[in-house]
Amino acid sequence: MEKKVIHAALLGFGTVGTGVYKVLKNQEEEMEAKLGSVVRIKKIMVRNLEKAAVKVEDPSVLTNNWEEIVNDPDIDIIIELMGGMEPARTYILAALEAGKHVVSANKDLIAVYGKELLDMAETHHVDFLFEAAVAGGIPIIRPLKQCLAGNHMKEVMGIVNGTTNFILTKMTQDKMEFKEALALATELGYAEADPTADIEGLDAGRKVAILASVAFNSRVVFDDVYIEGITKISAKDISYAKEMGCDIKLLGVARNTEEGIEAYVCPMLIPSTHPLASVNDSYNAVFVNGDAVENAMFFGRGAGELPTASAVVGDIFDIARNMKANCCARIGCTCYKTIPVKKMADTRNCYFLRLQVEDRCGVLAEMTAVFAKYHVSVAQIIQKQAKPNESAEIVVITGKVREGDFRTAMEELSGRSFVHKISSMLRVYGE
Ligand SMILES: NC(=O)C1=CN([C@@H]2O[C@H](COP(=O)(O)OP(=O)(O)OC[C@H]3O[C@@H](n4cnc5c(N)ncnc54)[C@H](OP(=O)(O)O)[C@@H]3O)[C@@H](O)[C@H]2O)C=CC1
Ligand SMILES: N[C@@H](CC=O)C(=O)O
Repeated sequence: MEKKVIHAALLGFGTVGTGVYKVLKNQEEEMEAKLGSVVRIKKIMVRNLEKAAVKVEDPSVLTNNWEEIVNDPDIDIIIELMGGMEPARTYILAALEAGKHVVSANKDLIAVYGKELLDMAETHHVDFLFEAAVAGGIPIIRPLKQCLAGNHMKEVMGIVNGTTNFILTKMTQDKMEFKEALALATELGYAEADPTADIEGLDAGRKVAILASVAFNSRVVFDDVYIEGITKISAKDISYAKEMGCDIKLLGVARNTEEGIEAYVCPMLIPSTHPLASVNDSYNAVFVNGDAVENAMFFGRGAGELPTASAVVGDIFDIARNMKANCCARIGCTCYKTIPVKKMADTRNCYFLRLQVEDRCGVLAEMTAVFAKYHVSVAQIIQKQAKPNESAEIVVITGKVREGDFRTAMEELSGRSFVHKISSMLRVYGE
């Protein structure tokens, strides 16, 4: 029998959980017309009942007892917004096994156990949806799985972490210190419970794993993704990048090449004329390239209470519609084939290099000789006048080179006495 009221339970009532509660409240009037039913939050699981009580109209919805939720036959949808591996994984698996649909924004979990969770959902004919896990409010998982399913995807890349994009924007535009910008991102609800995941690139790496798996219909897990964060980016790097007509962005790249999948996250120089260079603050943008659609770009808020809640509520509504049409678990996780993931050393990029060297004639020639030995061509050099008794600073942009060769050249270079310090080594985004 078709249900007029669909009951859901929230697990976790932090930034996103509170956002979902608010968005559902705001939708109360329209919901029935949109869905033919109404979704109501019957229970909210929290750790601290007192702390959460001020955020709800009726504190009796609050519980700290999981059994009360999983064993309630009235609850059809579980919305997991606690984050982390455990107990989230155990709860989601138990909910799916109990025949409940699950919505989650938990990229940490999905980037590792996505297949296990989707398989469990398929076995029990229920939905497991996770639109909010990648790029916050931007619709990207559903477009890849549905609207763009007729493509062989070649590339999915972009800015997929709101916190680091916010920090880099503040450092570039307002000359804000890294720590101050991070504190502000945390206050605004963009950062993860442990913001190390954001600034060290782990959060973006998880999103790249999910995007690559969905886009290439293969299996890429978190450990397959090469990751560098933004903690070593200095104001000087940003200012040199500007001098060269570029901005620095933390980019996530997933590319399906003939030799395998490239999957990495790192801060990269990108020409200031590129559309991604003007994606600022907590905004994210994802570019996709498919053999039929060619290029498409998705842009919007990548983090924050209401934008993320928007994606979660979209999933909840999708489930309500599927329940009405009796067509749940339509899209699973069966891979067409397993494509190997390439080692980072086998990818090819141009590099930005900032180093302090001995201030004397002939240093540039010695440096380029080391590069030439490993097939590293030099595309651009900026040499700053050294102050008396100080090292000279050189900035180099290389031509496209195999990463393994570039690293070997750098190892040899760092052992040369004329090199005092290698301050930065960044990649430059290009086709
Ligand atoms: N913030 C954002 O912009 C986005 C977040 N996400 C993802 O959404 C999820 C939630 O993030 P967010 O809301 O920011 O995180 P918060 O830290 O703000 O909220 C998590 C909430 O879950 C609660 N919680 C944690 N463990 C348990 C438990 N065992 N039992 C009951 N409650 C628990 C926490 O309680 P307590 O207060 O006691 O610690 C906290 O209130 C994460 O997976 C995150 O990665 C995805 C996209 C964007
Ligand atoms: N911490 C994440 C939140 C959304 O996924 C981010 O900053 O992007």
